[in-house]
Amino acid sequence: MTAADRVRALVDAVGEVDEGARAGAVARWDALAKPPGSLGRVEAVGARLAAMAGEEVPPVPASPGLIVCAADHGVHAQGVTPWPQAITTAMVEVIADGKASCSALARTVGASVVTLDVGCAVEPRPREGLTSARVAAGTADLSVGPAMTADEVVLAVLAGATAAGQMLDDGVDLLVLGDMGLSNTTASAALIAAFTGASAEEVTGAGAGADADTLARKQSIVRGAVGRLPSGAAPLEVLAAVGGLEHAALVGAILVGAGRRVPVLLDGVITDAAALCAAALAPACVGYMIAGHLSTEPGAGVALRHLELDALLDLDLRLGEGTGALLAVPIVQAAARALAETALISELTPG
Ligand SMILES: O=C(O)c1ccc[n+]([C@@H]2O[C@H](COP(=O)([O-])O)[C@@H](O)[C@H]2O)c1
Ligand SMILES: Cc1cc2nc[nH]c2cc1C
Repeated sequence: MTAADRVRALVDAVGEVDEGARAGAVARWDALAKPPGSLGRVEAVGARLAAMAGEEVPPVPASPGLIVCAADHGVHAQGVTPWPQAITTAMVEVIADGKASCSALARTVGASVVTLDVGCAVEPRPREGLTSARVAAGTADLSVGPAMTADEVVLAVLAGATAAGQMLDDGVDLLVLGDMGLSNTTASAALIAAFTGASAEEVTGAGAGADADTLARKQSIVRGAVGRLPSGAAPLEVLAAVGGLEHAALVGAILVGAGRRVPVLLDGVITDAAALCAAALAPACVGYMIAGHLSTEPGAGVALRHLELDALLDLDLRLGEGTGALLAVPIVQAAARALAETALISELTPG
């Protein structure tokens, strides 16, 4: 099987969620010892978990696992971020060592962490907690030509798929997505514009601290790159033209989670951009996505509206690393637990 065939198999493995199980869960929520609808959107999360699992009372996710997909971007050379590119590798090492913000949040919610280097410009030093699946030393500059070759995209998708598959084999039952990569809010904005049809202005934000001049430069780069896309470009062609290696790895992770009927928790604008690509490849995989939070990056809201996903949290986060998704883990777990463990209204013995 060629690498491209293996990606096709990942896409083909994604099945529709079970609408019957969802309807059963909705009916069960209404029969529990509480006023109907009183757990608000938590009830919708529970019903969606039922649809994903194909069971009216879905299992409570007990083993969340975070995969942080990391890579660098050639467009960094255009001055789209105030941060040096070397910070990507430095942060990858910090995440693998358990000393990043996401590490603290992962410990808070009991999530395991895998840090996946699919293409940092400078190779991180080997350490426990770091998986090396380097496809290239960063992408090419998307402002002057395609960021990746077709082969690179496929290899990065498979790298994310393999890492996520390993996590699921190890017992992870809630796949939490995160990213690390300086300049990746530019690539994310371009992906979101390409997949939703929104303008560069609507989807481009300040990222990790762009000033007004830098933001204007980012917008113009996004406009130009999206404008050069051939009309009717296939999802993987769009990804190759304007995306990043970490976006591609995230697409692979999403396809594997959805293909194995495991809930996939999205984080900020980078994972939202990858989610659009995964949805373009396999529309049914949206049924397995849960939007952990709404990033302050404007493209995040545009992407989630396109996917018709409601973010669970809105805390003004704009960090990445999976931090917003991790914070949403207890809500997902609570939704399944309340659905399973609350008494029925018919069991009440008033007076
Ligand atoms: O998750 C988000 O929505 C988010 C929003 C702004 C910035 N980030 C993080 O900041 C880095 C990209 O920012 P920038 O300005 O270099 O494109 C990258 O490492 C992301 O994880 C992440
Ligand atoms: C320090 C730093 C940490 C990050 N974590 C995710 N993106 C980041 C960007 C920067 C700059």
